[in-house]
Amino acid sequence: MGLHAGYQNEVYLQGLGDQLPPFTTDATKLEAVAEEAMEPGPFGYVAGGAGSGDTMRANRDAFARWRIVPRMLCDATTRDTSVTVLGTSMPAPILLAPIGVQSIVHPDGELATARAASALGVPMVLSTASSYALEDVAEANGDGPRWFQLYWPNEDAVCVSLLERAKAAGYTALVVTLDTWTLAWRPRDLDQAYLPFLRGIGVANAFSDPAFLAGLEKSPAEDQGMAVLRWVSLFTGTDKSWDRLSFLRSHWDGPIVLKGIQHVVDARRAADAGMDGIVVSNHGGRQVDGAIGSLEVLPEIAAAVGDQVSVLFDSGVRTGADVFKALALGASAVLVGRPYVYGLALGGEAGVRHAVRSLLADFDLTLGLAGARCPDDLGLGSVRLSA
Ligand SMILES: Cc1cc2nc3c(=O)[nH]c(=O)nc-3n(C[C@H](O)[C@H](O)[C@H](O)COP(=O)(O)O)c2cc1C
Ligand SMILES: O=C(O)C(=O)c1ccccc1
Repeated sequence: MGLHAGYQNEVYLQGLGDQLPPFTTDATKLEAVAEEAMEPGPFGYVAGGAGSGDTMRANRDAFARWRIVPRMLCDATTRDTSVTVLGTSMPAPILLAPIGVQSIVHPDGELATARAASALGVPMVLSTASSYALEDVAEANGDGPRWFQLYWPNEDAVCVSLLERAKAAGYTALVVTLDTWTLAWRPRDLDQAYLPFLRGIGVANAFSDPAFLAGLEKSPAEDQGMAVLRWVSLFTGTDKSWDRLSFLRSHWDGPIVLKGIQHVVDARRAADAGMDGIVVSNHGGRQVDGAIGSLEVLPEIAAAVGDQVSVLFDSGVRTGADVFKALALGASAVLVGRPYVYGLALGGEAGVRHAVRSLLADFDLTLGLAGARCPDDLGLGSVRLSA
C-alpha cells in the first residue's frame, strides 16, 4: 500500500466509533462548504478570480479534458509517492502554494498551516504577504520543509533584507512571483470594497523588517496608513527585467523558481537566465481574466524546458486525479492553493491536515489504481485528451 492511502482506512474505522471526518473529503465541494462558515469578505477574497472568472473556469475545464487511461496487473500494491524537487524531499509531489493574508480566514493563519504542513512533511511556500512574520512561521513549521515566496520589492535594500531573513529562518528555495505586480480587476472584492492590506493584514513581514522600517518617517504604530502605502507601492510596477534576475541570484544561494509562467518563450527565458525552476501558473485565475487554462500550456512548456529546469504546476488542482494529470503532462510537482485555505477556515490546523491528507490519499489511490507505483511511472502515455 502507499503511505497516504492509510487515511482512507482511518476514516472508515473512525466511522465504527460514530466519528465522521471534520468536513467533506471531496475537494470540489469544499468551496461550497466553506462559504457557509466564512465571512463574506474573506470568502470572496479567497474564492474570487479576475474579472468574469473565465480563467478560473478554464483552469478546471482543462483538467476535465484530459482523461487518465488506467493500466491493469501492474503490481501497484506497494507504492512510493515521495519525490525530491530542488533538493527538498517530500512525501508526495504536492506543496502548499503561497497564500497571503491567511489570518482573514482563521486567527492562527499561516502558523496553523505551518504546523499542519510540518506534521505531514509537506513543504509549505510562505507568502511575502503573510499575516505572521516569516520567523514566527518558521518556528511553527519546526523541522518541516519550507520555501519562501518573494514579491520582489522595488527597493534593493528591502529585497536583500527579506532574502537574508528567509535564509536565516531556514527557507531553502525562493519562489519569485511575476504575475502579480498589481492586483487585477476583481469584482468580487470590489463589490464588497474588501482588500485585506488596507485593513493592516498581510504586512507582518514589512513591519518587522529593519530595511522597510528605516524608510518610514513615522513608525507603523504612529501612522499605519502611510506604512501600508509604502508596502503596497514597493510591490507595484514592472520596472524589473529578465537581466535583473542576476541580482536575486547574487543575494540568494539556494534554488530560485519563477512563478507565473504561461508562455513557452518565457519558460525558455527562465531557463536561459539560469533559474532552477518555474511554476506554470496563472495565479489560480486571479490575474488575467481570459487567460488560457494553466494545464493547457503545461505540455508544451514541459517539452521545451523540462530537461533544464524543474517544472512545477498550479492553478485548479483539486483532486488526486488532477495531481496525476499534471505529473503525466510533465510537472515534477504541483502546488495546491484554495483547498487548504478552506481547510484552515473550517478547522484551523486540523482542517488543513484533513484537506491535505485527503488529497494525498486520493492521489496515492489514483496512482495505484491506474497502475503506477511512483510518480516517475507517469508520462504522456498515462493520459489522453478527450473530445
Ligand atoms: C487568497 C489567495 C491569496 C494568494 N496569495 C498569493 C501570494 O501571496 N503569493 C503568490 O505567489 N500567490 C498567491 N496566490 C496564488 C497561489 O499561490 C496559487 O497560484 C493559486 O491559488 C493556485 O490556484 P488554486 O487556488 O486553484 O489551487 C494566492 C491565491 C489565493 C487564492
Ligand atoms: O490575492 C492574491 O492573489 C495575491 O497574490 C496576494 C497579493 C498580495 C497580498 C496577498 C495576496
